[in-house]
Amino acid sequence: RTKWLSTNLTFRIVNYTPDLKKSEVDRAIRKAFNVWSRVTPLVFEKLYKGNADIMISFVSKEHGDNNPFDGPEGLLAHAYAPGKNLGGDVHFDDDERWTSDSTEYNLFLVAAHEFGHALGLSHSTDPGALMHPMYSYNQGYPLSELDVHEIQALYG
Ligand SMILES: CC(C)C[C@H](C(=O)NO)C(=O)N[C@@H](CC(N)=O)C(=O)NCc1cccc(N)c1
Ligand SMILES: [Zn+2]
Repeated sequence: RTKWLSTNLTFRIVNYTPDLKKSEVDRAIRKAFNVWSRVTPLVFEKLYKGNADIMISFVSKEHGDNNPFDGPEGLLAHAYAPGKNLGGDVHFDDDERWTSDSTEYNLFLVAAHEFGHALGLSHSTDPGALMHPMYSYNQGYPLSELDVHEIQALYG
């Protein structure tokens, strides 16, 4: 498993989706990082320019990494495992409708899932896990005990 060697990680929101106010995107992203920092020693620092460990962008179809998105539905987002350059980066499919409520698709929830990948987690079969492959909206705390166990196995 690859993991980050530092516990102080940087992120940058490179561009924004037109579906939400900037402040709503900022809040969803910060909340999604907090899900993971609450159960690990990881600290996430926001950069406004330059190259961050975790570069976050909203893109559609072919966007330069040979993993094109597919229009509405289907693929929602993808993230690269820890590493230099593309490693750790998170791409959201901007052909989806990003929301801050229970309608599809809640940006906070998808971001929390993607950040799990960006930290080195893969999918889990537990249907209650945040790292389960399929999106399912739930109120409240998104991490299952399995998610916590997996991330703490990596970052203690
Ligand atoms: C093979 C992967 C690139 C699929 C991709 C994914 O897992 N990204 O992390 C993805 O968009 N998966 C969809 C399901 C699908 N259409 O394959 C998804 O809902 N993933 C995001 C997600 C969000 C929140 C919670 C969960 N469990 C999953
Ligand atoms: Zn996934």
